[in-house]
Amino acid sequence: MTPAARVQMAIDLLDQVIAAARNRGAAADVILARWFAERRFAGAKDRRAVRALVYDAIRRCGEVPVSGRAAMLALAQTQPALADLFDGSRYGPAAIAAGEPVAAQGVAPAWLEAAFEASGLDGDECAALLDRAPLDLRVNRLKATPEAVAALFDGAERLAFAPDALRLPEETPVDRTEAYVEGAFEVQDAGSQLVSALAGAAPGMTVIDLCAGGGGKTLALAAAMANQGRILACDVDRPRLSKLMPRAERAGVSITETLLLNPAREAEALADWREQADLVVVDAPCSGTGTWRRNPEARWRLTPAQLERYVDTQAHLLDVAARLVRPGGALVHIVCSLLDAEGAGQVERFVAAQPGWAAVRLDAPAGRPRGEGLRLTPLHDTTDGFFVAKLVRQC
Ligand SMILES: C[S@@+](CC[C@H](N)C(=O)[O-])C[C@H]1O[C@@H](n2cnc3c(N)ncnc32)[C@H](O)[C@@H]1O
Repeated sequence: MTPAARVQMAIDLLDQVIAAARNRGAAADVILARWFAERRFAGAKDRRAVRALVYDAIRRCGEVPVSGRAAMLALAQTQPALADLFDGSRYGPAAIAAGEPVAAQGVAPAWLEAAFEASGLDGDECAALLDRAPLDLRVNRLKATPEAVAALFDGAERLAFAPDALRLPEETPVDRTEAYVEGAFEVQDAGSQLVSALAGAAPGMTVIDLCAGGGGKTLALAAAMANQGRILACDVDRPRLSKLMPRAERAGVSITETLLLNPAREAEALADWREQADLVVVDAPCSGTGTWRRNPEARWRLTPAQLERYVDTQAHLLDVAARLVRPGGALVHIVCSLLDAEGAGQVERFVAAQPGWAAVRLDAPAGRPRGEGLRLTPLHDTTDGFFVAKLVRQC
């Protein structure tokens, strides 16, 4: 493909991404994967170049652009060589016409920028939410050591704040290695590893992972427990939860069982677990503002009403979780969001409403205190954005 044809392909893809953002359709990475599967003529180099153009244009536009072309023109404003490719050549984009729409550049929709500011994030912190995410692995201590896994990959770096983490050069093909198939490591952001470690799971504990999804944190908790004790992994999403047990098997984790929950009837399904857990982890459904590095178009999808629904669900799940904790046990609230409404504010509400609970100070090698918890940000910590707080039931 010519460079100009790549630009036109990126514009066509952006049109689909924009339509999906408006209609709650597929995520950008799914749209791209489908698109390339149907267009085998695009070689690996073309795909990489088109993907980079699409994501750079998405990152450039804070509000949903009117069209893919308007988004690409916004990117071209910062890259003269890209503007030159609007040359009207065969398969390339038409020449730029005077006065045609160009998407506004920005970090996020205005209402979200205001919410970040109110949550104590300055412009540099917000801009870093759109950086490219590094590739992090969590070495599975049940099967391997960081030294042994690091020796498998050129350029693997250890991270001081996450002892089981390795940071690899972008696009290292990790999942085709024998070590991956044998469960020596998982792909997991170092921030996600750190918040899992801060939960304080230890061998012999009874742990409930209330929002386990596909088990990313469940497996980290199991490794911290040296595969001793018991973990009940719950979720309301059957397809996600069904991935957990095969992953656990690959990782050599045998202490996990799963429970599919019915939304709003979680307490009923968990009646036998009331006051049984040493630790309940609520890795709650959230707006995901801390993970925009991976899916920057998510900021075009979020609405104030959706954010409110997340906040309500989180409050509900914290109340469900509290009933599962034994006296002296702990509840850990995690969100991959940097909005106070989902993090510090949520914990403040919980502590005010639940007598007998107190937040404990988290001594962590990264992050900064926020309210009663700790916050990790891409700018400060080079991780995805997270809020984590640990609450202890005193009586
Ligand atoms: C942030 S994700 C969890 C990610 C997972 N813990 C991991 O580390 O890979 C939040 C999860 O909460 C689940 N969820 C949403 N509503 C729920 C509910 N009412 N009860 C339990 N889980 C719920 C979602 O299906 C989603 O898998």
